[in-house]
Amino acid sequence: MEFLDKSMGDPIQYMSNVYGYGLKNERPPFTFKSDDWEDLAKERMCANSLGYICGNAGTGETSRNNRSAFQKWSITPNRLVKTEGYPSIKSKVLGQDFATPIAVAPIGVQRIFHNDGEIAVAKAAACEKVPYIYSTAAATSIEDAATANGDGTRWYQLYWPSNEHNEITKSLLKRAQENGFSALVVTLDTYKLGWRPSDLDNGYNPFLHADTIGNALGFTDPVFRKKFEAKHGKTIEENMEVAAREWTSVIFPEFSHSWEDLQFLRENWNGPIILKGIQSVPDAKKAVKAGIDGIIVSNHGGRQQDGGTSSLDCLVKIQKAISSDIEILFDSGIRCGSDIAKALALGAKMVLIGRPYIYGLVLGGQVGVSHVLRSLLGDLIMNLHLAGIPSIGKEELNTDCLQYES
Ligand SMILES: Cc1cc2nc3c(=O)[nH]c(=O)nc-3n(C[C@H](O)[C@H](O)[C@H](O)COP(=O)(O)O)c2cc1C
Ligand SMILES: O=C(O)C(=O)c1ccccc1
Repeated sequence: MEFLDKSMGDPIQYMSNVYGYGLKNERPPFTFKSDDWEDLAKERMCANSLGYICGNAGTGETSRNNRSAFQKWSITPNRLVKTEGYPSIKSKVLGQDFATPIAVAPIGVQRIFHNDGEIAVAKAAACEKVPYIYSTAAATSIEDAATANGDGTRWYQLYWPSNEHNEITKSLLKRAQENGFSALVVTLDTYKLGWRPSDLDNGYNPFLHADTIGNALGFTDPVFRKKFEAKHGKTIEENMEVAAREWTSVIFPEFSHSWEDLQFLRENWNGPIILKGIQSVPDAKKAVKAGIDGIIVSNHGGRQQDGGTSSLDCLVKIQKAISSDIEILFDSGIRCGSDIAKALALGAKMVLIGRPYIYGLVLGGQVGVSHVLRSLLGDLIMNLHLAGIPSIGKEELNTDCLQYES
């Protein structure tokens, strides 16, 4: 689509082009209404993939809280603010400059949503100048995802094998480093997948299926392969079902690590370490004490634990308690541009986009992901512009821009 290519990485140009090409009846791949993406994508998915993406823990209370928290905050516009143009959404995180304040959240098994899976997402993220976070549960090898991401910024998300598998962890970290992943994101809330009624009803766990779609990283790992062959006298390809079960038990070992174990990651990772899944002030303080570079305030989109607080409410508390001691990122519940603005105003340096880009993937592969990212950013920029907020810098976008009503 010509007009899409012409505005790569530039949401405002995208908007102008959409109106221009509209005169010739050329339209983008699907709607700009972010509220409609989920329903449109639902119509295209098989029951298993649908249950998987929409799945939440238990009754879905945490997930609902994630969304309703945004509605308690509203943005107050300033008038007659002289501006030089559209607001700047450039951000600086972990000492690196970024064109935007969003990243693509790590999401596993992307090939259950579209054949191009991780390749499409890695390419779209690079085109839109958004950091790409590759999941340990990916359906594509880390080498292929890195190639697709080209000179984009990429981070590696670790599902952390138990200590008895430290040699495998080392191998994963080495591969990530060799393939240009500059930061390590360690997910702490998912040492076991949550109690998810939608997947339980479908009897569906993507790892255990014959095509073993979530095991690409493990099945291409030289250390895991060698261990497997030594134990079974067969290659992984000769014994896929057993290999799938074993790899799953390596990356989801059931039991959590301890704060002391972080030292091992520090010794084996040359670069920033970010802890994903922090929800409390004491844990945020422990992360600071452990010398961690950043935290992602996240509850995994409400997929892991039911009956929990909204991630946004946790952000407010954590930001107040530790402010500048550590870099704070955020996810869980971001669905539109004003949500991004609110999370940034409440102290996040960067927010991760989760399910919405998967809806884009379902609806249009790489182009669909680009459309979603660009729409969210365009919506963010116009919201800031019309609220008289000239940039996302702390001096201009902060709690003074918001009102709270419980
Ligand atoms: C289908 C799906 C798969 C996910 N896989 C991973 C994963 O492999 N690693 C991880 O750290 N988080 C994973 N997440 C959580 C996201 O990174 C992110 O925290 C969450 O999607 C944010 O919530 P939201 O999508 O409701 O905004 C997954 C989320 C979904 C919806
Ligand atoms: O479903 C998830 O939330 C998740 O984190 C995950 C874990 C393993 C494979 C795919 C997704």
